[in-house]
Amino acid sequence: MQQERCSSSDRPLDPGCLQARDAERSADRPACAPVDFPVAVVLPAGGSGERVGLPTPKQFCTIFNRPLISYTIQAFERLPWIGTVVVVVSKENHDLMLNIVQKFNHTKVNVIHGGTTRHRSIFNGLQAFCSTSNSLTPKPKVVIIHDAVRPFVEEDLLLKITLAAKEQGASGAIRPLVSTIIATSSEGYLDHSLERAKYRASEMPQGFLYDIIFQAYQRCSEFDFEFGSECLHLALQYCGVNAKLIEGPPTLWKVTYKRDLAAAEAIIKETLSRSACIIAGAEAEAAELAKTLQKNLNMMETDVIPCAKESNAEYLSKTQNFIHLSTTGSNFLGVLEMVKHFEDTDHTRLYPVVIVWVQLNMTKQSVDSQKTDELAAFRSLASEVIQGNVLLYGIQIEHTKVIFSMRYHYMCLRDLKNFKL
Ligand SMILES: Nc1ccn([C@@H]2O[C@H](COP(=O)(O)OP(=O)(O)OP(=O)(O)O)[C@@H](O)[C@H]2O)c(=O)n1
Ligand SMILES: O=C(CO)[C@H](O)[C@H](O)COP(=O)(O)O
Repeated sequence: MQQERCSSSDRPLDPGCLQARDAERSADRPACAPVDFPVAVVLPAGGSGERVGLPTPKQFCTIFNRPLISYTIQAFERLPWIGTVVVVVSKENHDLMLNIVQKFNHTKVNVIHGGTTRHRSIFNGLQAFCSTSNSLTPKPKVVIIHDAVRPFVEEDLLLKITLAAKEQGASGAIRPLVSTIIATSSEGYLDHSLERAKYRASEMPQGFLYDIIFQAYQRCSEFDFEFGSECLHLALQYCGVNAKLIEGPPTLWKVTYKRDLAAAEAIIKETLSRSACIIAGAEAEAAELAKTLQKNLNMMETDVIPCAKESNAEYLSKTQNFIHLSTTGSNFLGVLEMVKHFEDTDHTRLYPVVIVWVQLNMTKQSVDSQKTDELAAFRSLASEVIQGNVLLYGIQIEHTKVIFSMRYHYMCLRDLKNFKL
């Protein structure tokens, strides 16, 4: 995959997939001043998604059983330096939003009613911080505004936006333009075109000193509220603050059309497919099998560990995909141990965990009754744990022949089909 160009670029390259996860990138992250002041977020989510054209507003459309808005909330909620996340929804979606908050255990969210336009919704969100009696929404130093329908926002950029907002009063993410901007005459002819290299697309997130953006909204006109689309412009026009602009990654784009929902799903799949952890146990055959598997899963980053115990928690936390191998014995207890580990952590909160239990039968014995019982127990466990976002699959291999395969998880282990013994 091509690398993102440096910030001086005026042409966007392949949007690619989501950047490596925060945890994996922390080593390369540039040293940044700590955020030692209160930061809050306003997520406008009060629109109807007319351009998507579905009965459900796009922010509530689900990807892998999780509404888009929940992905966006989680992108902020997971950061310890972010306080309250104010989510602005229309009155009719208030209960739906509260259900999402409860179901996905969002702990920093405060739900506020929106207005008839995006600017009105954002202003309503900002006003939530004015009430001194509301301890849920203490007034922040910096407020980040981010569309609820831009789910892929990373900590690096949020840090840069936040620190620049504190220094400068306002900051916003930008991207190179894809198309050239032209002005048309009222008769529908080309009037003039802009030099593309001089312009940028304004994206989200944007950050502001709270007092600046609040004042800008208090001063702005009805025309701004009705037709405006740029918060940075309000800060400039009504408070004289020139925003610091920061180039963001291509994944910042806004879900606007139906095809964007499919693209968001593909990005999530692609990201989740890139790593796996193989639990090989102590048996020599399983270790051999793990090596073969690791070689054949060469498109993925793989770790091999002996067991899913506490001591290996670091490996378990790095991925969502697990291949549990067993050869001489069935090691069903090992699988139970893993399931328990994921029940006890919040690893499955954002994305599902996939566990593929591969049993290699080297004994030439046919499937006996104990194994049949175990298979029934496994099936029942698989249908139980799916509620907790754990997808459990089983493959039993006798010698070199696959005799049954309970289910195959196409999403995360697409290279398993290349697996050869
Ligand atoms: N009255 C409104 C309108 C929009 N938004 C929010 O602003 C963000 C960006 O707006 P947009 O992509 O235009 O969303 P919609 O207005 O829902 O879409 P459309 O214009 O296609 O109807 C979305 O998260 C949307 O929910 C909002 O909070 N209140
Ligand atoms: O990019 C943005 C701010 O710079 C906004 O997301 C964008 O302006 C929203 O506008 P609309 O609701 O009309 O799509």
